[in-house]
Amino acid sequence: MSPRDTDRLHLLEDAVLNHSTAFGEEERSRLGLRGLLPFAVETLDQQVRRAYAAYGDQPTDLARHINLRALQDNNETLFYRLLRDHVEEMLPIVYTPTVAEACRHFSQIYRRPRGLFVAYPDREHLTEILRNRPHRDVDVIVVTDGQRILGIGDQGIGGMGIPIGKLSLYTALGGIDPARTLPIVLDVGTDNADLLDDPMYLGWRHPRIDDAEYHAFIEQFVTAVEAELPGTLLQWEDFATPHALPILERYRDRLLTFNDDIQGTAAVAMAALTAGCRASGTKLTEQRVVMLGAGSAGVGVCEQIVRAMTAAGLSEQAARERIHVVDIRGLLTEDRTDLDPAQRRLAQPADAVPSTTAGPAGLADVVAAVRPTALVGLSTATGAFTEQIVRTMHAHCDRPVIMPLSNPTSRSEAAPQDLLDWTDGRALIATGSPFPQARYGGREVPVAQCNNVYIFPGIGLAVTAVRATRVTDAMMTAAAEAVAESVDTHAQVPSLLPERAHLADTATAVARAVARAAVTDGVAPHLSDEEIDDAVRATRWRAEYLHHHAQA
Ligand SMILES: O=C([O-])CC(=O)C(=O)O
Ligand SMILES: [Mg+2]
Repeated sequence: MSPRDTDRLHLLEDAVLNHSTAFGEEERSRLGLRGLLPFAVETLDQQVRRAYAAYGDQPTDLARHINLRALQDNNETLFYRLLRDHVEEMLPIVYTPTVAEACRHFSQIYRRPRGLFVAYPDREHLTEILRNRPHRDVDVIVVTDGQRILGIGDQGIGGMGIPIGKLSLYTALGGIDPARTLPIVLDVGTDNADLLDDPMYLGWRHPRIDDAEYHAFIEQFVTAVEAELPGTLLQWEDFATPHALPILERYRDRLLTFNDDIQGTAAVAMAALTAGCRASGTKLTEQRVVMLGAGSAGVGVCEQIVRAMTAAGLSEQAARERIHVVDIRGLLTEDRTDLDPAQRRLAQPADAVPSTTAGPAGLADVVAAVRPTALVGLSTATGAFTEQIVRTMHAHCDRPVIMPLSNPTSRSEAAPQDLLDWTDGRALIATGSPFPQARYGGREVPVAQCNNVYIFPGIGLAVTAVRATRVTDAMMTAAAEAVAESVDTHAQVPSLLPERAHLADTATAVARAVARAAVTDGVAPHLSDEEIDDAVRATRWRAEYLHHHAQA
């Protein structure tokens, strides 16, 4: 083919450039596309209707996911317009929970390349791989190593579904130009026996590397990103806890980076708790919080609450006294020898709560003694918030905030309907996973779904708009406050998070607040509030066809 042929076919093959049936007569003639498309010329709206009908014909959620992914790989403008017009319906298909199925079946449903596969055996070629990226300029990278995908564990390179899905939301909700996003999977092997035995598995068929080898590879990767894509936001997603925390600590002061599962989840839980305080007319500094679960997410939420309480005037010690963490063995106490340093910071004195059993005090003991106003679960312990525990809590607190945040639905610490029934409809509830509509006293009660999707699109928009160089704690706290402020707590039956239909507006509110915090923290150039709002507005990419100027 001549270079000219490559160019013109490129327009139909490149999902960023392709307008497919919306190429008009003049364009078809000028760009050499006449006869390559059916005769009819459609508007974007007509294309959306056609695509929506095809989507509606799919028999299962996974088939709907595959259908949308194919559209994304063919015509990104159309994909994002369709997503914008049907955001509530399609979010669970593009992203959680259906994306879990897509990760599980990644090798079977693999169609076209997207993003970068960075395999350990290719470690001598990291720079070359990064230079092979499909688009030169990148605002946001989402990277996973596939080890702890959602609640479904090690998926090897199937984890690539997550960076692709999250970046789709960076664009759909946060307005990041899709041509400036880059999903990456670090293929460091897999310990998933089913994948290792599956002849169709497309990743490196090898047990996971770990320890020094693993961390050296991460360092090599980060160094290559710094050299090739300086200033790009690097978001870590779905790493196993023993890797996630050290990676975040090592790199957070060195480049523009954050961990969504630790910091994003913490910020959205903080937002829901803040909205809960407003709804119950109490102060954050008066709350007594019990957390079930001491993994990276649970620890991250507690540290976020400590920061918010100290920002509201408590001493750090007073804040820590208000937060009790319980794990599978019981209350985290200073005399326990099985705690890592992050968990140790959240431990209470050995005699803080009397135990009614042989071991450390359990959740029921802690709830009875502490009389919490907020109960949060990140434990994957199905049903751990029992009727007795919830009734004990409600006996001392008229409007308890109860957040069973474990994913997926089958791992939730309690079902919203039960929580309402056990608290005379008074519980203020946020869950991690979707649940059927809850009712009390003949009314539908909104149940917030506490997902980091309320946070990360706005973070990406903020740091891109004002060219921030770090993601600081104050920026995450600002994100949480902005989300809480977007909640209508004066509604007759208050929800703890904004409506999902308004996620794009929430992302804008988050972006403005986060960008202001970045300027205040000195990690972005000085801009006035008005300049920040202008930058956020101007950065937002829109799903519209731009005129092609290329000559045939
Ligand atoms: O993706 C989601 O829905 C929330 C999340 O980050 C996770 O569970 O790892
Ligand atoms: Mg995640």
